[in-house]
Amino acid sequence: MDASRTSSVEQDNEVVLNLFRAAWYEYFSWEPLHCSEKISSVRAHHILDRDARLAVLNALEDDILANTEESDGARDTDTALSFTYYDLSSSHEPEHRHIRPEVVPAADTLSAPYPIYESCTPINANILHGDDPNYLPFIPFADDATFDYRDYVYDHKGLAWQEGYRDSDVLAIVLETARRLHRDHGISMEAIDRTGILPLTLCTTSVWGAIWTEKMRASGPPLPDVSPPAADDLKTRLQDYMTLWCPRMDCLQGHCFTHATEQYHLDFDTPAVPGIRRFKLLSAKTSCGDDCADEVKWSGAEIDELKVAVIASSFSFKRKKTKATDSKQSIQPSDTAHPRHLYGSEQPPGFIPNKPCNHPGICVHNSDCACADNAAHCSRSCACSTLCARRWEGCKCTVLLVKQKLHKRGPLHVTVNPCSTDLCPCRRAKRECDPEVCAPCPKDSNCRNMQLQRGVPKLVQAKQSKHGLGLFLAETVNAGDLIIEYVGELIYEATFHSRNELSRHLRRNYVFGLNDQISVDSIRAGNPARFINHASSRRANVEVFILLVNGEQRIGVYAKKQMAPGTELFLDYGPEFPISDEERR
Ligand SMILES: C[S@@+](CC[C@H](N)C(=O)[O-])C[C@H]1O[C@@H](n2cnc3c(N)ncnc32)[C@H](O)[C@@H]1O
Repeated sequence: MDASRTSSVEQDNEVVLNLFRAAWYEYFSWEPLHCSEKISSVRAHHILDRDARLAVLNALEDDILANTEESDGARDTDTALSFTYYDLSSSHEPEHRHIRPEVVPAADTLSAPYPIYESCTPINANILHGDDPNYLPFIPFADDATFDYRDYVYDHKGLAWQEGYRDSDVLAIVLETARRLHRDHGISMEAIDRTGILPLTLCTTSVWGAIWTEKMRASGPPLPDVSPPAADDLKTRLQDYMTLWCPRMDCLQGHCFTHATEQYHLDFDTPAVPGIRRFKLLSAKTSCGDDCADEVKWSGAEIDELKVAVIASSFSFKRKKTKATDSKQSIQPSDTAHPRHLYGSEQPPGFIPNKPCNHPGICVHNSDCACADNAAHCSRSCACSTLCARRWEGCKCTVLLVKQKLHKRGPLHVTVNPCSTDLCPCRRAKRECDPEVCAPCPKDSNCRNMQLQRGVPKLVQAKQSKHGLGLFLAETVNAGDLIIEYVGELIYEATFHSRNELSRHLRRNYVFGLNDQISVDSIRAGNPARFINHASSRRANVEVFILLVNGEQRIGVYAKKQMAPGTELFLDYGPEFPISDEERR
């Protein structure tokens, strides 16, 4: 290295170090003040202890009873619950408001009053969380002396702020330093990384870079993008895009956490076998002439268009005509029979889906195929084609069923969608129909076994009920309608145990077992399905089914009968849930 280059590297190092130091001190002199201001801005007007809150609820109930008897409807607002309302979007003085809860149950029916604050991140699909024990982002109920946090902390390997990668303070400082280095000194992100001075890597190489992490959080001012691969480097650019988008055809989110480990790696070296792999570029030696994709110099804008085209085409949810079975790729007799014979047409109890298979060649036992190893069917997310013999064959429910119902004016004939009955092989196998391989349902009849994929839930409302909050219908539903999907964090066994400590403390449990290894927990992240309360099977008006949807298990909550808006939903949690004698009767 020549002397001028050495001195420029040294200069860069010094600038990076100085700016990092400055950002660090600036951040920590700003943070305590900022935090105390934020906390005091959300301070409750009156903070009541449990007994005081129950007394208020009792008083309110008396007040509401008295007021509902008033004929002119005039209400005395003095006794109503009051709070200070802060509108963060305006600079107006905080206003003092009175509210009157719609329904306040008697105090002794509140099994576990909510703490002063509680949060749950809204999500609309399961997110893979895995295990808590690696790190603890914060100590829960830190200001609640009745929570024995020691046991809970010891379930974890460490605290998040002891790991730079997880510490959001360090992340903010590093990114701010990078921003200033780029803006004021024109130093590129790659050059900053090369100094090795910042505690986090900015660009994604073998580990996720800080810029990627920041983009996922979608907060803060935009950072200069890491320069993309050269416009004519098609292979690297394609691989780059593949890492940004979830490869699961019914997920496809940018920066998807749940399927992050399933990144599609383009295989540029193995010669292509038509019809088996989705992406296959020929190597330069076997290039097929001027029209070959490998030879075309694509601009950045063209590649952007390609990305949109790929995503748009994979959203087409038209059900295709079923393929004749003899067109399936042939599997040699020694590779075992059709997978159906391995476990019949139904998933065995406790079945755990595997990651989509992704290997060269057709799916056979000795091709290191995850589906073959798991005696599972291949799905749309696997790298093999729809013609793979291991693929679920789909159903051919093409004829409407006519059922006879008894009616007081005589027998009534009603038509029934075949996929809503156990005559449908997909339904019997506890899988949703797959639009790629199942035959289309009869004309003018919506498939009833694709409700989770369609993802159109019913209108619901969470409000006060006998057992804390409950979930109520806000529109009419018919028997068999999907009301909502139960979603949350997908957690493993160890985390299931550590989360139990939180549930015990709250006296509320939000965990739903998915299979022998994974549970769905909506204590921290979920949707309104988390508010469905328990009732005995006789009184329960909804039921849940765990269905395999494109290789993933999902929990659907379905109506057991027709119900009107305003009905509270009840699910039978199962024999292990402790209930009162009154409810047992
Ligand atoms: C999934 S949460 C249901 C929503 C909960 N009520 C809330 O306010 O968030 C399950 C918890 O609700 C309470 N719960 C639900 N049904 C109940 C019942 N029939 N009797 C007593 N508690 C019930 C229990 O604390 C249970 O662990």
